[in-house]
Amino acid sequence: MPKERRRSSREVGRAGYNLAETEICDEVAQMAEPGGCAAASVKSRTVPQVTITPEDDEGCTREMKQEDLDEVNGRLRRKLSNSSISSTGSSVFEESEDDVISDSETKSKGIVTLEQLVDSGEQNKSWWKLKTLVNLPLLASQRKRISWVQLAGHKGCFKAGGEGIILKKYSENEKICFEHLKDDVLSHFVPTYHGVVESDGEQFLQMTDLLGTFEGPNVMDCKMGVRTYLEGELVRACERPKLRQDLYEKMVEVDREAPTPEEHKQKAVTKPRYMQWRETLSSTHTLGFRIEGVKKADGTCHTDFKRTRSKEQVMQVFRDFVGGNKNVINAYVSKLKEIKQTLDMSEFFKRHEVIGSSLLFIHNRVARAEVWLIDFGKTTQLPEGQTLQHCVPWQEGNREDGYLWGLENLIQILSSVATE
Ligand SMILES: Nc1ncnc2c1ncn2[C@@H]1O[C@H](COP(=O)(O)OP(=O)(O)OP(=O)(O)O)[C@@H](O)[C@H]1O
Ligand SMILES: O=P(O)(O)O[C@@H]1[C@H](O)[C@H](O)[C@@H](OP(=O)(O)O)[C@H](OP(=O)(O)O)[C@H]1O
Repeated sequence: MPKERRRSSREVGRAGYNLAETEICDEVAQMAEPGGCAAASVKSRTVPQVTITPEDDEGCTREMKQEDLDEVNGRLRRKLSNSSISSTGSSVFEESEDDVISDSETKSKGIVTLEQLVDSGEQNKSWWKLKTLVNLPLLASQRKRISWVQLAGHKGCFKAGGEGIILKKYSENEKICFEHLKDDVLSHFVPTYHGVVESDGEQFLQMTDLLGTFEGPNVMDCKMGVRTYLEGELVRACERPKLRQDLYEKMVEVDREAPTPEEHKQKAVTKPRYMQWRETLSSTHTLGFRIEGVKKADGTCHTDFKRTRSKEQVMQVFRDFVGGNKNVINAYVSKLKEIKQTLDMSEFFKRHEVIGSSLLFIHNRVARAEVWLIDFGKTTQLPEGQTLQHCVPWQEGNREDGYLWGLENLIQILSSVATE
């Protein structure tokens, strides 16, 4: 991100945004260990909230015009396919990233139907017999459809590939991350990448289906970090504010009182504003991670954890997820500690800002438990020579993501559940 072009969100506030600062330091302070990484992050975080108000044309605000709404009410596009890495190693996300719409129908609610990419008699192969599929594959107009567990993201972004392979819609950024991760110590905790495949004029990234060798798995997605949007998204919200009606609607669905009077009048909010609200409502700010979805072996699936915020609430979700099985929770704690040790050694981790990435927890009834790092769509390399600590507070410009801090909190919380 070229620095000279950017204005901080504080400057943005002066230029016409209403800037409300939210101090985050409640449960966090209690959780921090003196001298540890967490201790460094106890300082309160101030998070700018952006509200577009109809002011003069000179600042970066402007009245919402029909064209704004037309822009966001367009077709749903895969937002990150237009992203690229600049020569400085920073991420450059093109306009479409902010412009896509998402609504409750396009967002995955857990169990999705996947189309198989190629119809090549795969039904006879062992993969098709695996019981990880909630239903057995159905034959529909030559192409098989299968049920799969997708706890986050948009529907339609995944397809079934060959045996044990899942396909995700192409993103240049994610592809580059997968390529770098192949040679990093973290590769043991990342689904194996099998290159790009093209079908029906669309490109996909092929990766190992992490559920492929499980029978009736329990699955949980935890989105890591204290921030779920890129700094560039804040900057763009200033330079070219895009008002999103769909995000306003998602906001009022959860809390009618959440939008400001101006936002109610506009019936729209910007994406960073929505993302920041989601972060403070959930545990992203207070704990450095949030639960996105849970699917249990009994077939039940929950993806509404928007208000799961406190340590006790998170503990309750984990208790329920492991069904009181201490072996499972202990196995998860060990895995998370292994991941932390590996992150400490990882060159990739040092040199990347990891935003919107998740830890995928998977276990079965015999306490086989795994944790994987997934979703690198918004993970971006830092300019040459720059590294991150991942456990110090984010201030606009430092690109810190709070990933390690969140992981430490997660380990503490799971350890508490284990010793109950
Ligand atoms: N390799 C994999 N094996 C098994 N399940 C996976 C795999 N990758 C992703 N998933 C499932 O798909 C869901 C969405 O994945 P992912 O986060 O990569 O998608 P996304 O569209 O980039 O999401 P978002 O829009 O939140 O960034 C995960 O929550 C998980 O349930
Ligand atoms: O979980 P929610 O409340 O449904 O909100 C979505 C969530 O924050 C996603 O992470 C985000 O996609 P990215 O992380 O890829 O930006 C998406 O943005 P989008 O609507 O622009 O796709 C949001 O709508």
